[in-house]
Amino acid sequence: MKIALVGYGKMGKIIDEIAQSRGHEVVARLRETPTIENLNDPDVVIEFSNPEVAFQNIKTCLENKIPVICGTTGWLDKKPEVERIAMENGTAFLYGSNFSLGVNLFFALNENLAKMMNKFSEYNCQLEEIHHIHKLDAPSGTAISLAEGIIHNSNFEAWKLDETKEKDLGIFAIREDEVPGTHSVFYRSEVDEIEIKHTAFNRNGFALGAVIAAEWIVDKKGVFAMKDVLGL
Ligand SMILES: NC(=O)C1=CN([C@@H]2O[C@H](COP(=O)(O)OP(=O)(O)OC[C@H]3O[C@@H](n4cnc5c(N)ncnc54)[C@H](OP(=O)(O)O)[C@@H]3O)[C@@H](O)[C@H]2O)C=CC1
Ligand SMILES: O=C(O)C1=N[C@H](C(=O)O)C[C@H](O)C1
Repeated sequence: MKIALVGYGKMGKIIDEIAQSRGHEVVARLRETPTIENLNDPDVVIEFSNPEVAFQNIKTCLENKIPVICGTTGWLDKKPEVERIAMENGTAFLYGSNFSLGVNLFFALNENLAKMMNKFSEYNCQLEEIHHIHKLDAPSGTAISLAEGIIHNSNFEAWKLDETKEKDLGIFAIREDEVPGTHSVFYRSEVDEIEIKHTAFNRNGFALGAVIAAEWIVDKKGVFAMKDVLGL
């Protein structure tokens, strides 16, 4: 499979190594806006850039009928538009706030726990995420996915950064050294606390998941999520 990497920073470089180790050809490594010329005729694009440029990058690829796997976080207000463009152009799009297998299992665990805890008003819930100091967006995309899983299964109506207030579920975002990504969900009562936590030791799990998603999507049309790839 021919893969174009749009965004070639911390993630792009690891994805490059993993893609090649799985027998794929990396035909473009871009740190600039993609064009039909510099993409170099890929079967699929893997996009890990930054929140400012992701929408335009994805749009260009989809309008040229190239399937896109996107891991960039912090641009999600435009996701419905991207999904429309993918459908109109008869191609495929998959966004994952987190491509690691462990976090996708954690998402399922979180939803099940939220359903159960919603029956017990003794417990209040909040989320915490810890990332490296270079991260541009807060809260993390993963924390937003976790919050959506809780909101869908509880009486919370929305999430709020750095504060839990009435019907708003608090997400506390901490920036520390070079931490690759830690997410915790806490249920706290007056007498005890339940915590579920995922700790990424490095970025390899994110990168491998993105390559597996690219292998999965290449002959498909439509809008997908990582749970489709993993059969969750
Ligand atoms: N979904 C997931 O599993 C994960 C998602 N992420 C997310 O992925 C994104 C990238 O993370 P990371 O690799 O750590 O970030 P980096 O800052 O290390 O890399 C970003 C890259 O994008 C490049 N870039 C800048 N402008 C453009 C443009 N217009 N088009 C294409 N590329 C451009 C930068 O180039 P230059 O250096 O020259 O500016 C750089 O190579 C972030 O949003 C992060 O939150 C991260 C890890 C896992
Ligand atoms: O920016 C990062 O590094 C990460 N971003 C993703 C997010 O925002 O959730 C995934 C992972 O936590 C690392």
